[in-house]
Amino acid sequence: MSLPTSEPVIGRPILTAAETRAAEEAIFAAGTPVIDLMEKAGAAVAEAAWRFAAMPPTLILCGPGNNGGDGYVVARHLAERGVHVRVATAGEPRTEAAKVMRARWDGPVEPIAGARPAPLLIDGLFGTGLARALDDELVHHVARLAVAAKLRIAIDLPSGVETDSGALLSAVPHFDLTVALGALKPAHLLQPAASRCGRVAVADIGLAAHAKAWEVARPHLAAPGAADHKYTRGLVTVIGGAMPGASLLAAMAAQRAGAGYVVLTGEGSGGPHALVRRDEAEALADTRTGAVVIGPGLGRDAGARRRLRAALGAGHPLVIDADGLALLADGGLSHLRRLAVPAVLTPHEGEFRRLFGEPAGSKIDRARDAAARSGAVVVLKGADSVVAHPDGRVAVAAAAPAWLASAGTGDVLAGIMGAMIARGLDPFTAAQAALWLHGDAAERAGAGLIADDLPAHLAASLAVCA
Ligand SMILES: NC(=O)C1=CN([C@@H]2O[C@H](COP(=O)(O)OP(=O)(O)OC[C@H]3O[C@@H](n4cnc5c(N)ncnc54)[C@H](OP(=O)(O)O)[C@@H]3O)[C@@H](O)[C@H]2O)[C@@H](O)CC1
Ligand SMILES: Nc1ncnc2c1ncn2[C@@H]1O[C@H](COP(=O)(O)OP(=O)(O)O)[C@@H](O)[C@H]1O
Ligand SMILES: [K+]
Repeated sequence: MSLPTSEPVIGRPILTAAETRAAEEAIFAAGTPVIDLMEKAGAAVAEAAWRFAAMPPTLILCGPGNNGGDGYVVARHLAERGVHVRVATAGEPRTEAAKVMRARWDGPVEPIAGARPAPLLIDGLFGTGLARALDDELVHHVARLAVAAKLRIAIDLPSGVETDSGALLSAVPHFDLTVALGALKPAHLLQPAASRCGRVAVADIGLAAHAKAWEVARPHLAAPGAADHKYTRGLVTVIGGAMPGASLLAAMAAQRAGAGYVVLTGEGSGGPHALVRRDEAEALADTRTGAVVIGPGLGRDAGARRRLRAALGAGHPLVIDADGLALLADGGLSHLRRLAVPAVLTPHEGEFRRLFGEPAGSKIDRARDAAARSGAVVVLKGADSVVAHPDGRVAVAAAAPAWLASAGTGDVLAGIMGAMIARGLDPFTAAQAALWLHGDAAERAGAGLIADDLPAHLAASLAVCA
């Protein structure tokens, strides 16, 4: 019993530096010369800059690699449109394509050390080829010119960010716009780099992406139709425990995220009259259950342990959060691997470390590793949130409002996720839909939000997904 599901919405692809290179190589192998691709990339950035800014006098920083090559192309295109453009360099071009583009630029070029600022700064120093931190003097000049500019645009990536991890290899100013070439890279979505990118536009330069990671996109969630009844919309059971407020938040979020029937077990009172309070054993025995949410406010005592065991054995899809994760960490992952039903784990960094230790690599790598080891969909939360499927697929959510850094918002997310699973979405798709709704509701709730505010905004968030 579930709502009619539509095809999952796949977001924009995310390519690592190596995957981007492989996609470029495929284009070159098919007969397109490097300089043609660079012309396309530079033209696309110039067009994006032209649309974004009113094109005041512009300073373009060009590095020694192909990112610098793109910079010279942007300079030429903007100058042709009548913009006053200067180029400042950090090193002569070293790649063949960048040398060609340098030769095609006949405007002024100066060393970055003596460069005067301009109202618009375009950063073409380094992109996906950045291998190490910028030296201190270069960092100083980039910061000096960025502070003095009114608008800052990065070509492909802000210089100084590591493409695949989103780490800052050296200090990176805040940009207003980043024009990603060909596809998003992890650094456009992973923190702290993502917070330096500003708005991110993807320029289509004809890369055929063989992605294993995608951006979380707005889901398609059909509104209930005449044939629906409360159970087709999904029955979610939230297991209560030591802190009834947290499980109540999850339950109310499940209701407002569109579940037709929400059951809350355990002690406590309050909440909407439409919320059904039931005995736990009876609730878990209900075969109409579409998802069980366990962990928010569960506690960690013997009773909590017993409840978790009962939920794991009940045969319903699970969302395991908070204390549920802490208890799993004590008991090991073996329970999870034996589960015959799908499970979604929603750890924040601390809960993740307790469960999975510190696997190497980026946040994407760590979430992917955890999903493979546990056999569960893992949602690694934070200012950036990554969803990983055991088969290796990954989705990364665009930055949500930092006002979400507030107690109880994770409980709300778990409840929304329960509703998405209960309505019939597969857990990987459900987790993405929940992240999108959570972030959108937070945008609507605005500054100063608390977790209790979020459920009320879900109606408007759902409305734009129908
Ligand atoms: N995606 C696409 O389809 C297309 C991509 N294109 C563009 O190509 C970009 C990638 O170009 P790329 O591979 O040449 O690398 P890039 O980022 O310019 O830097 C490498 C250079 O910097 C140097 N270097 C590195 N770190 C350094 C440091 N800290 N301090 C100083 N030097 C440092 C490094 O030197 P080395 O490490 O060898 O000493 C090398 O010389 C990509 O982001 C996009 O803009 C488009 O043109 C076409 C379509
Ligand atoms: N700085 C931030 N920016 C955006 N979202 C954040 C930020 N910090 C936390 N969040 C989000 O807020 C929620 C917090 O969940 P969690 O850490 O489980 O808190 P709690 O257990 O108190 O509910 C997660 O969805 C997380 O992704
Ligand atoms: K750059």
